[in-house]
Parts: sequence; C-alpha cells; structure tokens
Amino acid sequence: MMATMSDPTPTDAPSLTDASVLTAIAAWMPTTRWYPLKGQEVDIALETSYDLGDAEILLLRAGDTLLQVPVAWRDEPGSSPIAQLDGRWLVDACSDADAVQALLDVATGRRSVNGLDGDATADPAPAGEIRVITGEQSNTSIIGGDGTWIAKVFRVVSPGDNPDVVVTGALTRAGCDRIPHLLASVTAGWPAGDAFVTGHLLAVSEFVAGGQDAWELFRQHALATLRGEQPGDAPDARALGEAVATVHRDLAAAMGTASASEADTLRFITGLEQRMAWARQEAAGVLGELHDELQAAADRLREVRRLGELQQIHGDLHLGQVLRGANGGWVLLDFEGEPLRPMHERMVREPRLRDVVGMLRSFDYAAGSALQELPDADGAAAGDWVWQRRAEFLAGYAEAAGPVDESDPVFTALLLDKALYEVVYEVRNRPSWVAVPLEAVRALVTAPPSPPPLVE
Ligand SMILES: Nc1ncnc2c1ncn2[C@@H]1O[C@H](COP(=O)(O)OP(=O)(O)O)[C@@H](O)[C@H]1O
Ligand SMILES: O=P(O)(O)O[C@H]1O[C@H](CO)[C@@H](O[C@H]2O[C@H](CO)[C@@H](O)[C@H](O)[C@H]2O)[C@H](O)[C@H]1O
Repeated sequence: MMATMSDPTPTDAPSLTDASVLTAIAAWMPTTRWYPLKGQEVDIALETSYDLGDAEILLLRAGDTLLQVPVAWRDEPGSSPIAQLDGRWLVDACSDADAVQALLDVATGRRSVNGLDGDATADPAPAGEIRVITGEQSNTSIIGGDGTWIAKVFRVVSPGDNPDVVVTGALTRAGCDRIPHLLASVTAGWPAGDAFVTGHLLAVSEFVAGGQDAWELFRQHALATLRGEQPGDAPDARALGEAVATVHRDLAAAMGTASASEADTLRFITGLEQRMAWARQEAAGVLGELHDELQAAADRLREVRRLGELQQIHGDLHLGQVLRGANGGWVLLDFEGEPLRPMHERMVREPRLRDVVGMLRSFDYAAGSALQELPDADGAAAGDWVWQRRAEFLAGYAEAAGPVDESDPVFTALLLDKALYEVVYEVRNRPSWVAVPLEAVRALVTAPPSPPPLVE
C-alpha cells in the first residue's frame, strides 16, 4: 500500500496486487499513445514493483512485453487520473511533480530504492513545475528543472542496456555537439525465471530550449507547397545531412568500427529476410496483396554482396528525432533504436546507410501525411518535394561523409526494410496512417526509385 508525500499516513486505497488496481490500469493503458499492444487481447500481471515512498514503479507483464507504469495514489485526480478506487485516485505518476522528483532523486542517487540504481554525470535542477510531452511518442517524456532537463520514462522495459542511455552516454563523453547530453539514468533489477536481470528505466538529458521539431517544420513546408502557397525556403535538409554525418563520425570515434566479414553480410541478409517474413505475418491484412512482389524482393536480397564498414548507428532515425535548436543547428535525439526491434539487436553494428534511408523515408512520410490532409492535392508535386529534400539531404551527407551509392543493393534493401517496419508500426499504433508506408512498399517492390523528370 502506498502513501503520498503530502500525506504519509497509510491510506485505505487498495493494494497494488488488488485485482481492481490491475483491471483499472489494464483499461487505461490502451487509451495512452505509448501503449504498444493496442488491439491485442493480453492478460496483464504485476511482475515486480519499486517503492518510491510517495509513488511506485510497476513493471507489468503484458503478453511477451514488460511495461513500465509509474503510479501514485492521490486525493485529487490531477492531470492524468487512471481510476478512482475506494475514494482515492490512482494516477499516472509521470504527470505528478512529487513522483517525478522522486524518480529524479533515484537517478541522482539522493534516494535509495531497493532494486534501483541511479547514475548521474551532472546535478539536474529540482523537478519544480513539470510538463509532460503530448506528442507522437512511444515513451513518456517529462520536462522539468525549469525547462533545463527532460526525463524519458522507457515504457517497454527489456533486460540489457538501452542504447538511449549507453549510446547517448558515449556521445556525451565524446563531447558530440549534435545531441542533448545525458545527465542521469536509472537501472532496475528484477528476477526473470532463475536469473536476475537488469535493464534501464529512465534517462534524463539536457532539454533543447526553443527547439523546433523537424517533422513539423518539413511537414508544414510540404503542406504549404501542396496548397500552392509561396512556402519560402524549405528547412535546411542539406545541413541535416551534414549533422547526421557528424553524429556518425562521432559514433565511430566513440564506439569503434569494423569491416564487415562474409559472416556479417550473411547475418545481415538473414536478418532482412526474417524481418520481411515478420512484417508479412504481422501486417498480413495489408501486405497480402503484394505477395508475389514481396517474394521477388526477398529473392533479390541475396544480391547484397558487400556491406563495407559497420558501426553503432542511431537505428531509428526520422524527422521526429530531430530538433532545430535556437541557434538554427540540427540536433539528433532518441538513440533507443526501433521500439519494435528486440533490445539485444539494437546495439549491433550496422551500415550507416540504415540511418540515411530512415531519413529519406521520413521526407516521404512528411509529404504522405500532407497528402492525407489534402487529398485533392497534386501527387506529382508531393513527389517532387520529396525528391528535392532527398537530393539536398544526400548532398549534405556526402559533403561530410562521402557519397551515398543509391544503386547499392544494400541501399534498396534497407529502404524496403524500413518501409515494411513502418507498415507494422502503423498497423499497431496508427492504422489510419498505414497507407503512407504501404504505398512506399508498393512502389519499391514494383519499380525501383527513380527521380522525377527534370523540368526544362
Ligand atoms: N532533449 C530534448 N530537448 C527538447 N525536446 C526533446 C528532447 N528530447 C525529446 N524531446 C521532444 O520529445 C519528443 C519525443 O522524444 P523521443 O526521445 O523521440 O521519445 P520516444 O522515444 O518516445 O519517441 C521529441 O520528438 C522532441 O519533440
Ligand atoms: O520515435 P519513435 O522511436 O517512437 O519511433 C517510432 O514512432 C515513429 C512515429 O512516431 C515512427 O516514425 C514514422 O512516422 C514518423 C512521423 O510520425 C516519420 O517521420 C517516420 O519516418 C516514420 O518511420 C517510427 O518508425 C517508429 O519506430
């Protein structure tokens, strides 16, 4: 049973193991943006919990997935109530300033909690008034310390290192100036069968004040273009290419590189084949119509011969992971990798092209989402817009890191791999968006990408 910081006396609220509490949480989770199992029938069970005094971190087993749900009992519903039970409010602790302070104290080592370890390289300011980000997010991020830091609560928890802590930590130590530096983190331990495993729960980073979301900047420009307005200069995709190349250079310096062996290449092809099979199974309802084309594309994967240099990459690079700082420079966020990829696969060295195609897919998404909003707009104009951004980005990347060979089978294979992943992501999270990556898959398996004809 829990008590609040303002009222430390025991309460009459039900205990966490009470069926009514889990039932309430199970009903609430699918209403959140971060819940990754929407539309699936899964039983929810309490795996373990950590007592923060005025709040509690729950690790809930939902099918094969372990979910982090910090909660608190309060007298008032606050801004994110889960349920009223026996006269008290069970609330989402991520929206509760006292509970967020407790999480921060664990990260900085000021509060010791059985089963949790904090690790801080700086001394973040007290939480104060907090603000929870409301956006397209797989996790939950909270801005605190008078807008000086942002704490990310990892919603899906896995045994092993989370690259958002380890990779951002390595880039921070290397002094990379294209990322917000990592300030602190929390690791948890829990029993798993006969073993005892650990995994990251939280990362606290510098907050990029006045940062503008690259996704919104590019999407708004695409929208204005499709509306036939004079949109002005597009956001600087060339500088974005340079920024990505800089982070790749810093990652290589901080975490090393390796020349791909034949075994690496084979593993890479097998990985792509397995991901394609996974996507075709997970999104059978929408990918079924492309059965023959996907089969032929799977056969073409065997054309991949040389992977070149491998290194730690971002792993899920898209415009939503980029901010334009107050000084106009681009900053890359969220090194967690793809949320649908098992954690142990996310710190495997990869070709840098995977990040490059992630960004190219994102320009396509920006135009695709603009077309969804303006269904009568000119599809060819949207295509031109994408090709311009793509050319600018690749030119900037090439300037800092050397040219990208778009005819390389690795490039084509990774583009298709990303689009297939996106189809599964949208089926699970945003079914009304699925047409955007599905059209990309269709185009990639029916005709290779080629630029629009030059206008005389
Ligand atoms: N360091 C930061 N400074 C400012 N805003 C940030 C920072 N980190 C994240 N954000 C904002 O929060 C959003 C979600 O963060 P992100 O790390 O991508 O979460 P998720 O892994 O859940 O997708 C970003 O798109 C950005 O708008
Ligand atoms: O940012 P996350 O790590 O949570 O990434 C996941 O969610 C993204 C959406 O929020 C998803 O990205 C896809 O949609 C974006 C527009 O919202 C678009 O810019 C990306 O290109 C597209 O892949 C990402 O794939 C998923 O892993």
